[in-house]
Amino acid sequence: MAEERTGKRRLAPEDIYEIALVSDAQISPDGQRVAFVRTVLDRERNDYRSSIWLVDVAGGEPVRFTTADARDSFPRWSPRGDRLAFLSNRSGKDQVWLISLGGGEAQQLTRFPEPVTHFAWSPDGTTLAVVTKAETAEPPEKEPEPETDVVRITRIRYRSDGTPGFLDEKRSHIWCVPVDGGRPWQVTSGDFDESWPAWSPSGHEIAFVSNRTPDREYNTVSEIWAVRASGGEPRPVATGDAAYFFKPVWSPDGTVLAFTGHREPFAGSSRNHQLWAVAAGGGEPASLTSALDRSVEDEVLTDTAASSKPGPIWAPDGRWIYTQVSDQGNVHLYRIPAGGGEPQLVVGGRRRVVDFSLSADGSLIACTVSEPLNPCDVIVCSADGSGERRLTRVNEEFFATVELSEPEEVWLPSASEDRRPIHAWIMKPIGFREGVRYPLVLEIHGGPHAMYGNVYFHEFQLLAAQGYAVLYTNPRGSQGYGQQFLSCTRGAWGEADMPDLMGAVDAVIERGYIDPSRLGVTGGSYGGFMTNWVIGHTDRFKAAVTQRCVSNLASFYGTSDIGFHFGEHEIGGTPWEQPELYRRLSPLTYAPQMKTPLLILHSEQDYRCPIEQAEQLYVWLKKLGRTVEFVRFPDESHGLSRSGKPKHRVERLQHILRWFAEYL
Ligand SMILES: CSCC[C@H](NC(C)=O)C(=O)N[C@@H](C)C(=O)N[C@@H](CO)C(=O)O
Repeated sequence: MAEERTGKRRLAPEDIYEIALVSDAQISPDGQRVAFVRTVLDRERNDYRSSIWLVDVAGGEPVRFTTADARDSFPRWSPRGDRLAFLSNRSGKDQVWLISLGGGEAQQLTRFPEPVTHFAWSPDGTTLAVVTKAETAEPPEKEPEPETDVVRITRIRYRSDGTPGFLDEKRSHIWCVPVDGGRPWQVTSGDFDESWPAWSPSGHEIAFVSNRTPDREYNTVSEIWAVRASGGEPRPVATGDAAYFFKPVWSPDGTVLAFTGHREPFAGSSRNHQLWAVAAGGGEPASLTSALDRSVEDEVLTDTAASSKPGPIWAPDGRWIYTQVSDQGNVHLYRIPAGGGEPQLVVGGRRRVVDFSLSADGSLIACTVSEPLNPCDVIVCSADGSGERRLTRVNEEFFATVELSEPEEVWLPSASEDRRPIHAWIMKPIGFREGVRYPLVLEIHGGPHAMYGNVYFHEFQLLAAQGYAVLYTNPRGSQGYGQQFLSCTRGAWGEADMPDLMGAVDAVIERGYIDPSRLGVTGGSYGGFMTNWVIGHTDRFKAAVTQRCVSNLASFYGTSDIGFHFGEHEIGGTPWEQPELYRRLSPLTYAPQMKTPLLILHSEQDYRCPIEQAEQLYVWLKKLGRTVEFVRFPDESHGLSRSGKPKHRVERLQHILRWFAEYL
């Protein structure tokens, strides 16, 4: 037994309570310290708690800096480095709080009646640009009682998965808040949603992201605008119907704006995000990464991470722009020459650079990184990536007590005609012994334009701990392998990528330690679509678990928050233009062929892949007399496996293990 050999125990679903998550590593302007967020799952309250921690770049134990029993996040240093602003829900909704590095309690800075979702320090440190849906700076004396609980809907975008779910008529705008007293003022207004404020180096202007096109109700455009910090009419920087731009950042001399994105808004996540530059006065943007053929966003999926919002950072000497790049299961930090030229790898390796920040002189970088056997830690290195040092060992003690399976990174031939090698990872079961044949679980990722990669994945480790070999792959349609590979699944969901999955399964079986009569399959979202698709097209799998799945593309079009644009682009037309294509590519069409015992897991408030997708599949299979079970998670959204209530996350994992234990 593994336990006897190593003295370590096997991982359990509840171990999610033992893993602390660190994120948002923010190095101080003087490069002396790193502030970061430490998030833990609170078993008693069935909730999350997060606090801001500090660690010296020179080394030493990290210290907890904010101590409230709350969710503190998004720490940002003042330009002088003498205080930190951060978001906290201490007063109910997320607001900006300030804490001095010299000591003393945190003080609440903003009191907007709506949450603050993002903010940025002005270069002189006197003002914060804040994003909120609030229409006044102070809460009303008394919250008005709603006249009715009936929801009247007039827009096509009326709900969005996650919080708040149903969208109201309020719009996200930029406000300026003086840090040391004075009244906040509203900078932008109108029927637009603004985000990502970025101050010009002079402090006179704020660039931001918005969709101000006349057809914004129906399109997916995302433009870059700029406005005087004092307010007034915004001016266009990189705008128009072909703009899909995000995360603006000014050059240090204020003459150029860089940002991420691409030029086909309707194509959304199916296009590489590139890094662009445009004259700050506006004009035609030029791509700085067109030759890279990779996305400059973090495209990797995991169930064990806290979220942060990294964007490109311009080096203070103006020569480089630092950005994440998703490449073959890794997320690396690159620096791109601002004037054009070869991108340089700064932080590479088999891992994900989750977020990063630069010291004021640009000489030091702090990052949060995730690796296959370690969910997260903070590292620091020089501007060119040299001299890397780990500043935290957040989960070292816990992982010393449990046995993990080290994923083997391989390339396996597709079963398609081209036999194209597909990137994959194989995990042997804990306690693996030569000569024994093990059951195999195939894990299929969602998106489809995302990727599995070199990160810790609790669900996979748990399956390995239960004695399953685990296979996960990046089939056609995945991010990280170039635009051509990314586009393969358009109008061919299931058809293009199933041969890649099956080829990989066969290649693992050939290794001799898999029992081919004990194959399991699972996946979430598009991975749930593929789970349904696979069991409708082969009987080789003995048990399946479909999670937050898509089963009927025509109803997905009308019920998903992204159905009318994402669904339409991915399938290649509307359901009324292409009814036969929608029928052909819907897993439900193949329900009569589904024989594999199926567990359906779905969240009741999933507005990305609404629960009707699961309900249809369940009733069809039940009526067909198949072995099928349906587990519904109340008050959860699409993100259940990653950000759901801790108890539900544990229960979800237990159901997966139960099903495979019974049928595999
Ligand atoms: C601009 S629309 C993007 C759609 C989005 N795609 C990605 C890459 O996330 C999406 O939500 N797709 C779902 C159908 C899906 O498969 N989601 C995956 C990946 O996030 C999931 O695991 O939930």
